[in-house]
Amino acid sequence: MMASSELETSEDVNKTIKDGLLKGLNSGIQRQRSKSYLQTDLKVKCEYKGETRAFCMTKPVKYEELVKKICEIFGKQLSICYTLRSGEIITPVVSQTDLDKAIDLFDRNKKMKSLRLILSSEQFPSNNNDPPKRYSPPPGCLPDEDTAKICRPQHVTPGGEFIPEDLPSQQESPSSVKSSEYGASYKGSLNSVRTSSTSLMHNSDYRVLNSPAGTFPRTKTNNISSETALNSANRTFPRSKETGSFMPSFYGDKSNGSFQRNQNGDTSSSTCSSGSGMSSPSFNEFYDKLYQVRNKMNENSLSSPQPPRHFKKEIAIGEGGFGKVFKCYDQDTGRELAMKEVKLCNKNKETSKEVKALMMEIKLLKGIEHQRIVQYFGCMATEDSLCIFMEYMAGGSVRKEIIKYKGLSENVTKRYTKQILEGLAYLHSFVIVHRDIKGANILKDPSGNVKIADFGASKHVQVSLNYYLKKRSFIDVFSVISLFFNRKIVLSLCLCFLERINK
Ligand SMILES: Nc1ncnc2c1ncn2[C@@H]1O[C@H](COP(=O)(O)OP(=O)(O)OP(=O)(O)O)[C@@H](O)[C@H]1O
Repeated sequence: MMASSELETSEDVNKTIKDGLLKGLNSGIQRQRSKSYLQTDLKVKCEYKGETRAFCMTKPVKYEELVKKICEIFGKQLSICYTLRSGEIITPVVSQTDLDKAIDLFDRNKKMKSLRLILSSEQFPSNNNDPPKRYSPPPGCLPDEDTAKICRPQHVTPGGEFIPEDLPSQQESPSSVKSSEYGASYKGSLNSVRTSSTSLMHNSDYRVLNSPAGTFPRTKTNNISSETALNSANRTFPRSKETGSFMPSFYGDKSNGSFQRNQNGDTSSSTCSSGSGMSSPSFNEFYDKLYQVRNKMNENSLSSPQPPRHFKKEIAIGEGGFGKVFKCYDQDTGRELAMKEVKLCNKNKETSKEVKALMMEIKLLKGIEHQRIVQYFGCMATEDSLCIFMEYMAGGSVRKEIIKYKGLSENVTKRYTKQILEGLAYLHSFVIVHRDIKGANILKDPSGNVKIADFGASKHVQVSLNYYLKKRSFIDVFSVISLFFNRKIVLSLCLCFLERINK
């Protein structure tokens, strides 16, 4: 009797728990569904000059009402842009049609809880057929001020609801919203909007790394982009997916930096650590440095060695994931070079753009000159391939050496490690993260000194940041962080020499 009542009780309890769980689950599902189909209230978040306000509007939302509401809150008429939470501007909203499209995009993006609008005092063309001009400066020029866009100070002012910067637990993948359905995406075109709302931050004392909110780096990355990045990370050159990001959309011109090259070819800057230290520069300092190094690289590349005009291709000296490396002979100067030939399989318009961007990037990398870095001489595009010229390293790769001699002695390992670290420190002083340190990319000269090669995988961190801002790739974010903390590089180096131990 006793046992039976106990059983009843525990069954009841189980049933109650089960019902409760089911109820909770159902209401959760319904809440999720209700967002796109049933919800009549639309939560709107507006950002203007670093202030974020939220309010609710009843669907269907009228464009005039939205404009009026914004005017009431911010005290003046402002231009409106629909944006993702990642900060990517999707489209300007200048009419009822635009607003409907924005709301439709928002409704489809299950992860967004509110319609995010960026406001600006600048006027957009009101005609949809006349969108703002695309902003697509060539690679090689410098970032403009809107690069500070991820730093957002917050102010509490009357009117609207103060929204603290939320830590993105989930992030809207740009791919989850098909902006292309509505024609061009204006993501790069409205820099001014961002600039106006962020130039303030650029000048402010806001320090990202010191911020308790920790807005940088502040995200868990979305799976799709990190997966893509990880896959592409297996190969080092060229990365067709990422190459687009060699085209920085926020570059502008900036003043000369204070870099000085010493006799060894090293650079030093008063603003940031050279990468060999563990100090963490603030975000603003970091960007200042980027402007400086980009400028410096531009300058250096003008005086650096040129690619050969007449050359003879000789034997293949190696093969990587993207093509063969040949020894070649410069018939004008008599020097020997290495030439990496990357086959371009389908040369469509997109590929050509990427190739051009890569060529620009390599041209810029010519400006990197150091005794521990394999020198780039430039590149040349042919009908079906891209030829990259670089210093010929007669000793081959450390990987080959390890295989051939079944390991390295401790002394040699120490010397190589020291030399690689010198090279890395130099790269870091140019805010470049190599990202693919391995035996095959450490090349030897005939006297047994090593140099770091293959910058196909490396990129300027500013490009990485651009990528971070647009796609939040795991790899790139990691690269940026590693520049602050110098961990990944050291890890790669350790792994590189683990090869030695394994042999
Ligand atoms: N400048 C050079 N001088 C001499 N040999 C070189 C030079 N560059 C590359 N090699 C040789 O060619 C091989 C292939 O180089 P490559 O950069 O194409 O491929 P990888 O780095 O091994 O692979 P991946 O680029 O796919 O990561 C190297 O391992 C090295 O032996």
